[in-house]
Amino acid sequence: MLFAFYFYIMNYNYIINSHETREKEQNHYQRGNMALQTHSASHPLNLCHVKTRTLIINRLYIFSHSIAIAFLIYYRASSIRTLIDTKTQPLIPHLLIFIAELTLSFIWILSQSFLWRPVIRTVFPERLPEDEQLPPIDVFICTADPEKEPPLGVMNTVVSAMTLNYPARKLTVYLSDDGGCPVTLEAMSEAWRFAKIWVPFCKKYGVKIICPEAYFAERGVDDEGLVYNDEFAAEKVKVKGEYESFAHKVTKISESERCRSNKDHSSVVEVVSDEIVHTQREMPLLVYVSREKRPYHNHQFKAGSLNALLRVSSLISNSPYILGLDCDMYCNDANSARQAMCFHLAPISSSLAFVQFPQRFYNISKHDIYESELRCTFKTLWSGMDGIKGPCLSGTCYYLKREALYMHHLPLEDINLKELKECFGSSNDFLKSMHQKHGENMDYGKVLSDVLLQEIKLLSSCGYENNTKWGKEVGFRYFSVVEDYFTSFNMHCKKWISVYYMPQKPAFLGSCTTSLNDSLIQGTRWTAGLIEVALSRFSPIIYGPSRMSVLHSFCYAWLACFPFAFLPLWILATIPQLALLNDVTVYPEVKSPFFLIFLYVFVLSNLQHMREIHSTGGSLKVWRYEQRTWMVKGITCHLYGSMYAIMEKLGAKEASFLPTNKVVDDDQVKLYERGIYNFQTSSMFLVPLCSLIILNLLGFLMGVIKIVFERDYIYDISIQTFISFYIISMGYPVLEAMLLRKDKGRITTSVSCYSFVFSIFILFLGSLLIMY
Ligand SMILES: O=c1ccn([C@@H]2O[C@H](COP(=O)(O)OP(=O)(O)O[C@H]3O[C@H](CO)[C@@H](O)[C@H](O)[C@H]3O)[C@@H](O)[C@H]2O)c(=O)[nH]1
Ligand SMILES: [Mn+2]
Repeated sequence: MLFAFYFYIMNYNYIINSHETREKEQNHYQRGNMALQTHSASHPLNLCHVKTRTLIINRLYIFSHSIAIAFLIYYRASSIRTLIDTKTQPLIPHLLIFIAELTLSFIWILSQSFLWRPVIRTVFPERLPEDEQLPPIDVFICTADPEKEPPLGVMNTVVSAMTLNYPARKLTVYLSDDGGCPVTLEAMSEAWRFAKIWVPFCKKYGVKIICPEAYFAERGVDDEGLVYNDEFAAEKVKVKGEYESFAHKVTKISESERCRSNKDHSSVVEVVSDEIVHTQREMPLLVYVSREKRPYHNHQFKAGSLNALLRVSSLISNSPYILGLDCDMYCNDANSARQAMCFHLAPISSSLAFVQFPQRFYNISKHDIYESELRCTFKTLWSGMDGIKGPCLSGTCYYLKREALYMHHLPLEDINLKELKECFGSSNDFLKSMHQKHGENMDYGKVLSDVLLQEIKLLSSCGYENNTKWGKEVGFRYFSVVEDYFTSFNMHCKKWISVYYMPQKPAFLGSCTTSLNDSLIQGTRWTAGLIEVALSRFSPIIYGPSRMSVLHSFCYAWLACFPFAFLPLWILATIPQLALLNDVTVYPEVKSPFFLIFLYVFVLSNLQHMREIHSTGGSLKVWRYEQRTWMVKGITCHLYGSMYAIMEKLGAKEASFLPTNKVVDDDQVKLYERGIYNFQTSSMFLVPLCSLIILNLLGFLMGVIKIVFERDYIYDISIQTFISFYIISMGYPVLEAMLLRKDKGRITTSVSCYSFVFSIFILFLGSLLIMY
């Protein structure tokens, strides 16, 4: 059952290169540049294809499984009724399993909205207007902790963003340093010096990979298609030397003792570029921003830092579009900005808030045991949402319209000054910037005059947002630590739309988590953030439908609610086994017609899931990893994350954002590469996993013994025995790490002992419980 239902939840379908129907973008939104519109009628900047075949298969699947679920619920309800009348068996286990099945069915229903209308998009950047007419872009890069996010990696992201194929004078790169660390600023001057060599080199030869580290490590396509002559070869060697010396300097300064986050300092804003020539700049402007931080002040994590950047940049470049990047996601393809503009400059653009690109990772192992690739999200879910009103913001790799963050319901002209200040804070210059075009107030000759600096200090101070609507109705939202999800939910509620564009060549590449510990900590944070929304007045299922389409609000609701699957997972990993050990049957016997329903659900949903993986280029192995990860995360981080969210609601805990570790640990990477689990993590995560494996092992042995000694049992307990078998086979690595492994990544004897005690505890307590 457990696994069968998993596929209810996870079943999405996606075929990448299917060019079935070609549907032209429907242009409901008639505002915008007339010339561009006439042009785009015959030569659109982008096309949207509905994947008709997938769509038909998906809808047939939804239909048949809905019927199967209805039968299942009927079976449970009627068997519980009979039990109440006859009292032949204890009621509690049946009730609990019914709760599990209902929860999973509910989550399944929500998830089907992603299957409804999958689309895929194409762009034609060659049809874009001249460089002169392209709108300026501000790049926002966030970093928070120089110890967990090595400065060299951050600088590579900075340099790659400066190398985008876009007019240099229309590009301004901002780095927000939430660590407030002088070392980062120093590293940035080095980055600027190196970029002055790197950017012209890439532009001159059309280098395909614009992140220096990646280019010299020769990841992916190398110099394919370049004019590879002696001059280029010589210059490449020279630039490589420059990179090495740059990398050496940055590594050296980041090894110094000053490389620590500082949580108590005033704001620092500096233009790093030395060569600031009027509009003929050859290089993008580079700006360092570290907002004021005080120990007593709630800084609102990443969302807070993005909002500070939003305000600071409004006085410097004030570009209408923003590229958001995490410090661990570099630009891989120089053309992403132009690709994004194919949507932002197309006629649908007046209500288009952002273009989201997938997060892709350069360090995915071919045994991606922790499911770090987020395959389902970026290959299936987001293209499903794209067919409705657009994907969620994903924290990084997006091109966002600045105006969409100001999100005011009235045209700004209609609001009086007092109201504006209540909303956006007291800075007149900031309010002015909202009406101004890019850089109108800016003289590149003396970008940061003293007066301007004074104002920028104010805008990046701790207190600026007090009694304003920042984070509530303006800017990135503070309500949840998954600021990306919640901000785009609000945008979509305000009738903004978004677009998902998945180019063949990865536009951005990042580093993924390579250990169980990192991935569970990250999962716990995400869960806490999502469940916080699910349990609030913003719960998409209530807040959404009146403000957005029902299907779209179901997508958001699923994202907020899927971690609740921890409850059914825990139930299905304990109750059928306890029942088995106590001679209680909770599933239909083999001869019953309902057995076939369970079988149908299990088999078909497996097939559908496999088909989905296959169509996104994955193998059977991926299916196993995804199953296992779903179970492991459900048992651990979805449970803990939900508990944290509830505790926060009750005021027993404060929200926290522990940045994911980006330091490369060679031993750890080696294990990940070989597909071996690294169980070096907190026993808080390990004990539940091990205990459930032990419990299932007991259940399975008992089932086998019963069947061997009394043949007829096979009819009654086959499903229960099978569930245990399935859990053990999926959880085999845990068993192996407890009993057989000797290396660093094994599960220690003490954890195994605790787990054994805990499983005995579950066994006794559970056995008492299920006898009623
Ligand atoms: O107080 C903070 C904490 C984090 N960050 C930055 O936020 C980014 C994302 O943090 P990371 O630790 O890498 O978290 P992940 O879990 O990997 O990030 C995913 O989930 C986040 C929401 O939880 C999104 O914001 C991210 O874009 C998305 O990639 C990094 O650049 C950090 O430097 C800050 O600027 N300030
Ligand atoms: Mn990250």
